[in-house]
Amino acid sequence: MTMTTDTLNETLNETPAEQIETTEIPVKKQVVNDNDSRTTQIQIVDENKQFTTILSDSMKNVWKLDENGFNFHILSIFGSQSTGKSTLLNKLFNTKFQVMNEESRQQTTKGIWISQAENSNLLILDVEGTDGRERGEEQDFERKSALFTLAISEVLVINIWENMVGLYQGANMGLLKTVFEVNMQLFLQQQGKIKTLLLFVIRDFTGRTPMSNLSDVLTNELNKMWKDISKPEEYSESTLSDYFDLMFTSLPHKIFLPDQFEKEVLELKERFYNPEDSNYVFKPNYHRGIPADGFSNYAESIWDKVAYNHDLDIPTQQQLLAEYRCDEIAKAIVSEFQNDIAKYKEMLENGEILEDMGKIFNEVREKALELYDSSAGRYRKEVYARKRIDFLEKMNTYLHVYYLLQLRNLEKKAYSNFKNNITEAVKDDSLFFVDTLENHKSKCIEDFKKLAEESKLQETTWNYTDHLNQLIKEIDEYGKITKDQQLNKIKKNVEKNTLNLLNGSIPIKMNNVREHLWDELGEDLSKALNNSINQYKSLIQGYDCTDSEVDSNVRSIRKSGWDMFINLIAEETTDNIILVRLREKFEEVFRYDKNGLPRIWNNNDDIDSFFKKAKEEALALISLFTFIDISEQKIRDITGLEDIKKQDLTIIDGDRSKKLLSKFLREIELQYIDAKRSVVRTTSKVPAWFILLTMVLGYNEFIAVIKNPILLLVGLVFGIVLYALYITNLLKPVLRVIRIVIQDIWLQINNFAHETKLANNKIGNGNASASASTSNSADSINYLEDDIPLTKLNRRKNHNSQGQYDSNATLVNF
Ligand SMILES: Nc1nc2c(ncn2[C@@H]2O[C@H](COP(=O)(O)OP(=O)(O)OP(=O)(O)O)[C@@H](O)[C@H]2O)c(=O)[nH]1
Repeated sequence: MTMTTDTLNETLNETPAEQIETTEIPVKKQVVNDNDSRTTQIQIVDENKQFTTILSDSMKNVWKLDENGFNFHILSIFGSQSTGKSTLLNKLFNTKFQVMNEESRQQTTKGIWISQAENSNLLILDVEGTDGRERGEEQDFERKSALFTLAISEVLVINIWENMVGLYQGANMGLLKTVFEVNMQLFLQQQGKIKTLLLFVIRDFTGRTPMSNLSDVLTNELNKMWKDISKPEEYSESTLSDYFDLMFTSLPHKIFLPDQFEKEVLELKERFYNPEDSNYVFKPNYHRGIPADGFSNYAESIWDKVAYNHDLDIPTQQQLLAEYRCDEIAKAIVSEFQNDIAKYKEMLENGEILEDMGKIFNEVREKALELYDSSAGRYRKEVYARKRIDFLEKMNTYLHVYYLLQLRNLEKKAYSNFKNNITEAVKDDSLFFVDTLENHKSKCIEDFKKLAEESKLQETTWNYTDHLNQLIKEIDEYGKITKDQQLNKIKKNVEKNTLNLLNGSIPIKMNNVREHLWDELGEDLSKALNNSINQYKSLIQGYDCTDSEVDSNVRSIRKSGWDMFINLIAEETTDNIILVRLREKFEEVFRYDKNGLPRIWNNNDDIDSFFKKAKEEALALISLFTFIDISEQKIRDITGLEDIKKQDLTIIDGDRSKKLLSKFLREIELQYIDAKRSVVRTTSKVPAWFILLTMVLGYNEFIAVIKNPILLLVGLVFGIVLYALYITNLLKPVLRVIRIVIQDIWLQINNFAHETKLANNKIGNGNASASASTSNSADSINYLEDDIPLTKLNRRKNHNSQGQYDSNATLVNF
């Protein structure tokens, strides 16, 4: 078996004896619930060298020492077989180790047994006797049990009979030599730090040889033996007392002096139970530095190494134990810690904000660390400290998930607050948008930062930069969207304003046609746009718009204003409206006189001249609606639109003009015919002489009618019908119908005659002109088709003469 000097030193330095707190528990105050089970012996190593039990369960549930830390002690007893070891232990500690039957004298204790001393924090190991009678000359178990026991025990009780003192084998000197050698392996460098107490109990002490002599003999023998054992060069000068304390006591013969025996056992008991006793055996520097909760693992792993003859490297064992136990402790605490924080996870996942997260989590973590420190802190400092970092890291990692959820929720909340605030703020039209935005942004970020900072766990490198940046990004995007929406809203309102202004002027002015109509309309458009643009500029003051943004929107306002203007003009120049206006204009001249009274045509009136004048004026009106008569340059100046072309100003194109004109001409043609007929009507009065002549000449016919009942009856019926028509005011319409029918028949006849004449002329002359016809009605209609009022229509040409328009006036086609 080997052990490096460094590692052993390290082990010993890790747990200096003076640092081990072994607060003693007063025996009488100890509460024992189940005395029997606690003092029942358990075999931990059987005769086949197998470790047979799981001590952790007993430590925790039977002996209740698991949470004692360093406050527990281990004592082992060595000695020859059947020398009353078990008897002594049972007397001292009220244990129930098996005692040999007096008659058989057979070995009773096989392997290693353990039990708790009654009402105490002491664990007692009863080790198989060493005489080798049962195991023959085999010393292997003896050596292994010595190695194991020495590794874990603070006190070794060496049980010898008085008469064996001085006898090498009988006084267990062979065993002690083994112990010393094993000690050199285990605790080579512990010199003065961790010691073991060898308590010699000299049994059947008679007093013939004084106790002091016996102890001197034993001490001398032990020192001599120490000198003789092989030691590393550098420890050749070490003494027994560097590693062992010796204590000697005696007990009288149990059989012969039972009372004395009992009395001295009671006295001896004090050394184990009473820390105040001057001979109290469990001194701090005997403690092996293994905490109670790690004892079972440690003992098991030591035996494992010993049993299979592996090098027993105590530092490594302690290191492994520390690693194992620190992990176990951390695991248990982390599990509890997770339970503690689980409730917050649901809250956070549901989007809630944990206001006191930082405080709560720091406390939870602190509590877990305290638990870890109090348990794991008893193990090797280096391992404890390293594992503590892992443990802390693990908790931090768990909590970081919560922190990220918290940040997510904080970010959402802050963003939502910001949005609500901005939505509320923009309701005020007069707000200074950019400033308001910045104020709310700053507040929102400050709120986020404050809680994000407070939610942090101390001593971590957690940060919220990503979430903060994301929040800022979202805020900025929302700000930009809101700004655009607001500007759009302002633009829309301003455009509405333009529309209202144009609506207030265009229809009225288009209804009241006059000479400078287009100039006035151009002026109105200009005023409306300027008004809207000024309004726009004043409303966007708080929006920190760039010049190009303003320019672009102003352009857009101008463009939409122009579109509205065009649309309104289009609405006011539909076919029906234009026809109504033309008819009104025509009738104004043709049907009404200067005083606005309806004209009654008579034979002397020059209907044709009136008709011609009225038609010319009406057609002059249509030219007014043919195109927007504002110069392109002026429109460019007003609207800022550079791409205004002549065709953009056209209202009525050539095709539409033709259709309109054709409709209009059909309408006025009827008025012309009406006028002509009314002349015929007013001039066809019957002369008086004709009536007188008719009465004279018709007298006979009148008498004949009177006398003839049939004719009289027909005459009467005719008279009654006429009277009835007169009474019901239907006479005039009936007469009118009759008259029209007659006139139409008359016109048909005339047309027929005219066409016949033309046909004859074509046949006769070949080149004869149709215009040679002199028929009244037909002439009038031809006049309508051929005589275009060029004077008025050429108004565009006047423009052309000013260099503004070309000569392709649409109405030239008329
Ligand atoms: N002479 C004498 N006999 C004792 C004393 N104490 C116990 N015995 C007797 O010694 C015998 C052996 O006792 P155990 O206590 O079983 O001895 P042991 O050393 O534990 O025996 P193993 O475990 O088998 O090694 C028993 O018969 C006891 O009665 C004592 O103080 N003096």
